[in-house]
Amino acid sequence: MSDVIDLPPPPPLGRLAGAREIALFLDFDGTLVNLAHAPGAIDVPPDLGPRLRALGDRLGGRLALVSGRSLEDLGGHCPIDGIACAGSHGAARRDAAGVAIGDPALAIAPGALEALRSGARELGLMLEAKPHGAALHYRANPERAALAEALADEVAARFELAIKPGKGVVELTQTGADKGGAVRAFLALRPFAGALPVFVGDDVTDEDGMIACEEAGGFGILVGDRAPTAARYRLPDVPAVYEWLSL
Ligand SMILES: O=P(O)(O)OC[C@H]1O[C@H](O[C@H]2O[C@H](CO)[C@@H](O)[C@H](O)[C@H]2O)[C@H](O)[C@@H](O)[C@@H]1O
Repeated sequence: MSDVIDLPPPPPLGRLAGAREIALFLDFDGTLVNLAHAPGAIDVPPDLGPRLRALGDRLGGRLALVSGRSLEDLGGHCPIDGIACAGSHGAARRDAAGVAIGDPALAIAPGALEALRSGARELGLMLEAKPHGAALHYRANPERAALAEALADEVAARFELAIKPGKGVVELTQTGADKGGAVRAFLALRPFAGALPVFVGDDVTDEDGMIACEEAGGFGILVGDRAPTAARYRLPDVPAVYEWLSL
């Protein structure tokens, strides 16, 4: 784990890709789009989908989005046809042709969702019900973070769910899926297999993806200034990501 203050900028992507094949894994919120006050309020460049597809083509198809959002939600914000994607924190995966990889992601129990819904109402938190989990948002009320975490802990213990902390949010999912698993699943397949894996992300859940890349001989790039991190390099913000990607 590194102190982000010491992290240098990554080598230029063109130089990396010129030296050997790169497999690029990109987080979405906080990496390709700035964070906003609510999940639906993000400002996505209208041509982001085609630009990502063009980048994927330049990388020989070795580009995947790896998001905490569901694939459906992600596709609603940015056309993802022709791009490999993992959604729901890595639990739902498909290749660039849209073919599912691995087992389908599972929803959480209706009782868990109901407990979160009534707890969120009582505590004044925003609940984002997702196809494969639920998120308790406290960005609008940061002083309620501990309440959100306590509610998530209680429901996770009762229904044997996993907790995914994030920026202004704590999420519950089925156990066993994370962004590292998604990276490993892609790296087992063509065209990703054998390439140098690089994960770019800003949030805690991206650390699993960065660690999976390190284990496969690659590295992570942190966006922003969160610590501690497994990343080897750092980019300061979303515009710097676009510049590094030449998007
Ligand atoms: O893995 P990601 O692609 O980064 O997705 C993580 C979560 O992103 C969304 O929440 C975050 O972004 C919101 C919009 O900017 C913001 O309001 C919230 O505070 C952030 O935590 C999304 O709502 C979640 O479902 C994703 O899991």
